[in-house]
Amino acid sequence: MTYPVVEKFISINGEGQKAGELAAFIRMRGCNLSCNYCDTSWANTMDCPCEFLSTEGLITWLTEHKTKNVTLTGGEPLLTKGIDTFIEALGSSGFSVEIETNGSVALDCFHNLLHRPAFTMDYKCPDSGMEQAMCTDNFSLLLSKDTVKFVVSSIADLEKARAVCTQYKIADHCPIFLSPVFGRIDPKEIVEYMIEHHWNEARLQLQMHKFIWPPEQRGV
Ligand SMILES: C[S@@+](CC[C@H](N)C(=O)[O-])C[C@H]1O[C@@H](n2cnc3c(N)ncnc32)[C@H](O)[C@@H]1O
Ligand SMILES: Nc1nc2[nH]cc(C(=O)O)c2c(=O)[nH]1
Ligand code: SF4
Ligand SMILES: [Mg+2]
Repeated sequence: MTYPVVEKFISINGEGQKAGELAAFIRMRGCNLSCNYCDTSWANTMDCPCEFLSTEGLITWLTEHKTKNVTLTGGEPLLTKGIDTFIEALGSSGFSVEIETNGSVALDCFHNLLHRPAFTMDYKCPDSGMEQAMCTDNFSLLLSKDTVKFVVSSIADLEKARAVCTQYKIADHCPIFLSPVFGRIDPKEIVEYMIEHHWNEARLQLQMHKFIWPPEQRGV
């Protein structure tokens, strides 16, 4: 089995519960959504150049780099054919696996894996244009190592995020992260909103890598 990898690199994780820790990133080609803010739209089309890499080849690369954390991202990594087998192979080799997923893919078939990964699952807010694709049945499967992330463009997105958290009791399952669409909303507005609504369960997160490197830079 091989997988369509558009880039792989070692960096600090700029997002999620392991932000600031070293991680290896494997970005898979292709996505079923088209969020209007997507910072990896170049990776989302099926004609994007990629390398077809095997489980063995990727594990050799990870081992050479002495990584512990592995983040599978994309595109939408959970749409990659055979990704469940790859997740099991990474888990049984001792890697700590995190999946960045867009909230549209049903997690039930991944939830029961022997080496269940940590999911950082977006709920696509109204301003993304993709909210209609959300699979809200996923919320009941989430564990404390998972995260629900709302990438917000506006106060209206924050209002929707808060309503979704209340409706699905997300804080009873896992942490809630709020992240600004880069350059589209001042993070101060998010903090002010959190203060105004006493939103103690939510956590603001800025994409750290976009402050360390030029925001458009790939491979970091
Ligand atoms: C590029 S996506 C790939 C994984 C998956 N397709 C998803 O949407 O979660 C990784 C993360 O980057 C976030 N993201 C993409 N573009 C962004 C932007 N312009 N500003 C902030 N976050 C962004 C997404 O919302 C998602 O949480
Ligand atoms: N440094 C760094 N951290 C990240 N965390 C999630 C990323 C992603 O694109 O999914 C990402 C990324 O692209 N770079
Ligand atoms: S789901 Fe993820 S990769 Fe796909 S368009 Fe949205 S942000 Fe980009
Ligand atoms: Mg990114």
